[in-house]
Amino acid sequence: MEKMCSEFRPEGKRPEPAIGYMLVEALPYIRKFEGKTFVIKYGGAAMKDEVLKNIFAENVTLLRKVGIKVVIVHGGGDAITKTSAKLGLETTFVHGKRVTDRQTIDVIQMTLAGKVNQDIVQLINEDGGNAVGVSGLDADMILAKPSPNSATLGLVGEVAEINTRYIDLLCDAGLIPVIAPIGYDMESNIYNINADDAAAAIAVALKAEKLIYVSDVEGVRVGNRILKTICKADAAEFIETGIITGGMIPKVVSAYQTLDGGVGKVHLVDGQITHSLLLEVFTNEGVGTQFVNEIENEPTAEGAAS
Ligand SMILES: Nc1ncnc2c1ncn2[C@@H]1O[C@H](COP(=O)(O)OP(=O)(O)O)[C@@H](O)[C@H]1O
Ligand SMILES: CC(=O)N[C@@H](CCC(=O)OP(=O)(O)O)C(=O)O
Repeated sequence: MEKMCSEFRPEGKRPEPAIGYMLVEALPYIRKFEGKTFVIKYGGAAMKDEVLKNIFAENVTLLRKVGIKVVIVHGGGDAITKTSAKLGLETTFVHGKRVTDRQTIDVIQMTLAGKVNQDIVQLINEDGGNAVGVSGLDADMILAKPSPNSATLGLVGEVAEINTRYIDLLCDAGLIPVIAPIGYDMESNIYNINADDAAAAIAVALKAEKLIYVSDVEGVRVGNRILKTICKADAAEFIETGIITGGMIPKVVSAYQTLDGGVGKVHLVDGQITHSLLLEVFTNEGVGTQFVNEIENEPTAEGAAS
């Protein structure tokens, strides 16, 4: 034959069976989680680095495509701080929460509910994930009340109520809600809600299977080691003794509120580890730190049994 349009396989090259084994390891998890809801708090480095942002978008799209109802609640504290600085506004944090005045609320609406939210939506949609960007103000999704520490924090809110109807509608239509954590009260005050707190309340209201915090640390650190599992009593002590500080405090506190609210599993994973979200959900070993009320088995020398 002088010229053929068919193609030969490269000689001596065989498909890699390890990839098949890895995919099969995911099967029990796909069966277990199909139709279940995962709330993912998206923050940290995975929100800043272009490569990691794309990987996150691919990961959540894949979770949605295997039938998991994915709800994203995003942070963006750094973006708020940068825009505030450009406008000459000072930033102060108290125990991991931003002191917030009326001008800061405007910045948050512009930055968090605007640019940050829409950038996430666009990336997910480039992968075919069908994301829809909303803020807690849409369809009364997050009703808020002032924080107990409002004398210091100003317009920082806590979640008073989550209206799940709209979130359910989006999820049932196969869409991925991407939620900016602001809320309002009946007196028309808009509140800045820490994204960890909002994610926790949304996970409880949706009776989610899992809440996963994607951040920029490998997990909860004690000294130079990372905990695989952290129990409630130790967490309280670590906060008390300053082992857990800053932005990790709202994460840990809201993790236990979530477990107390009936959500089965709460995890913290490192967005800097490539595909950490998929590794956590679909592999036997998992990554990062899992929050539990009590360690069921005797703790091992390595920390705690999973
Ligand atoms: N014990 C701890 N283990 C891990 N991180 C801690 C601990 N104590 C404080 N942190 C800090 O908490 C930060 C995570 O919180 P934050 O920056 O608010 O993350 P995110 O933006 O993902 O919400 C870490 O980058 C780290 O600096
Ligand atoms: C009250 C409060 O502190 N709200 C946060 C909301 C954004 C957020 O939580 O962003 P990260 O997840 O990136 O920290 C803030 O203003 O920074």
